[in-house]
Amino acid sequence: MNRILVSRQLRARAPQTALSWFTSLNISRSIHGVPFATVEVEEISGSQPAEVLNLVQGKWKNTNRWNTILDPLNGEPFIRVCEVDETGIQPFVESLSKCPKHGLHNPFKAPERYLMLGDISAKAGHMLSLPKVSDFFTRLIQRVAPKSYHQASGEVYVTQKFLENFSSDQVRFLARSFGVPGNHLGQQSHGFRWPYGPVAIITPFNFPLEIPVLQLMGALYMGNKPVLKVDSKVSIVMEQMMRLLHYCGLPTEDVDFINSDGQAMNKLLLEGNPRMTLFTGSSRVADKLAGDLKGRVKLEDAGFDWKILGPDVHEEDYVAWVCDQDAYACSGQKCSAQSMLFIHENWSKTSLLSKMKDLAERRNLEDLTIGPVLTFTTEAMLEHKNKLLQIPGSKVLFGGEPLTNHSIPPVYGAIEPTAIFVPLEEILKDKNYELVTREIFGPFQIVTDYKNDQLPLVLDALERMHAHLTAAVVSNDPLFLQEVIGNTVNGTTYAGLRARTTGAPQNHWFGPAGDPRGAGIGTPEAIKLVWSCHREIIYDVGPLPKQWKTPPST
Ligand SMILES: N[C@@H](CCC=O)C(=O)O
Repeated sequence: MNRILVSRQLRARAPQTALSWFTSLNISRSIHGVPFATVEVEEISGSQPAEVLNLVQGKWKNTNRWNTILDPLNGEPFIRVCEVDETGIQPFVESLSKCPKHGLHNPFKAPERYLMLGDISAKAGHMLSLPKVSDFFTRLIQRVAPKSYHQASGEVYVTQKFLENFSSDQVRFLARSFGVPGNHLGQQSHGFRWPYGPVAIITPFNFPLEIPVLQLMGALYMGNKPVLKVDSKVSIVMEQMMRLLHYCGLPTEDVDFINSDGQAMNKLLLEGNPRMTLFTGSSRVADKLAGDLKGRVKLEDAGFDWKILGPDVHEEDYVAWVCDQDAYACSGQKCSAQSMLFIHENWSKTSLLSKMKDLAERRNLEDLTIGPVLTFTTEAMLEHKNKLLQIPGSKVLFGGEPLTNHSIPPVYGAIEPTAIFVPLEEILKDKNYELVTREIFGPFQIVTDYKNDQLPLVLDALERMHAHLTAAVVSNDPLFLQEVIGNTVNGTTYAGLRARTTGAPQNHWFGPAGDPRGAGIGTPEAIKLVWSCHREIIYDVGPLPKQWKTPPST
């Protein structure tokens, strides 16, 4: 009933142009089915594998090279991804080269595309708000990047809200320019946001929908033509989302979608010469790309994200719960996951650690509140634990054992939510620092404590880190907050009693700081910074002063 009411209201309010889309959308299908989808989420299995295609120059294409993806929960070969190898990149190179440096649109060219993309975003946001569609993507995400329903649907929700944010005129407002009066009559300078033209986007496995959609749409909004590559393990989600975007009116030629290994992609980047490449993923690959592409990159790379509990102790249950979510939701596979926790001595009188242990032990495979780790094997994580335990004074606070009673294939990892205590003085020793601050992309965190007069040591530990993505300063003491914030750099830092490291929504900047190559995601500022550059047009149209004569040379 409600949905019918909503659709009636939407019809009543929709302006004429949008009305045709709402009318053409088969309302009953949009409620009872998923009209753009080519897969049935629950049916994907070893006996009925799903197939993922590539999109180039407006056409969905397959190749004869299939990469078989194993179901992370039972090891069945359940998805076949059609991958382009080094010999197959030519159509993608050609497609990129069709887009000039000044882009598909800019403030002086095809401005109606800003409006078109606003309309597409409105429609796509509306589609994701339909329970059937949101449930479709949530369950599809769960199949390939196992996380709880709540976590997966959060990703869909952030994507929906982002699309809604950039509906209607909001895309053209991104390209807002400014003017400054000149020195004489007829002169004025104007600053514009200019596209890069052909661009590339490479995104990881952990947020199969949120990261690629937010970056892809940002790239399009500013006038670029992107080629998008998502980690093949999860690219089925974005393949389906591309179909949704086409359904909502995105011209099929506007984005190319490629599945390939790193080598073929590298070749495409070198030959296709995108003017900018956005990479989200490991620091190792990020640094290689920065070199190969001569710096024409923006990066959201690793984060060894930290949280400091300050001297003021309150809301112990809440703080314990946020620690548990930050360290172990999505099995710790968020770039924002809490990797290190510094606890002020005042918390030692509380039962914070035992509460964190209880919360960690509630997690289970059944509802995917803990699940497979896609980039570290169980052995690799246990080996890391054992190395840490050789440091004097270190100990397992909880976890540290492999998960049991499961059929997660051995190529993936499966361990309990784990916390290892390492004394602060030991962390700071040169021989230990690198080991302790190694990012384990799994349910694994380091815990330490500090005395009131040891804050400078904590700040020293933070200064020595090499990636500065998220951070949390859990305190309502303004002087403490000032001290920590003033002496650190993390790009997305939460401050206050409710501070967290994860769960960045679409309404605030998310990205690293302290690196000129750092990218952002989500907000208008992030989109403008990553996906456009500044261009200044200085109008100088005269007239010349009446008595003007050629002056002496200078
Ligand atoms: N919303 C996610 C970040 C997405 C990454 O770019 C988080 O907060 O972990």
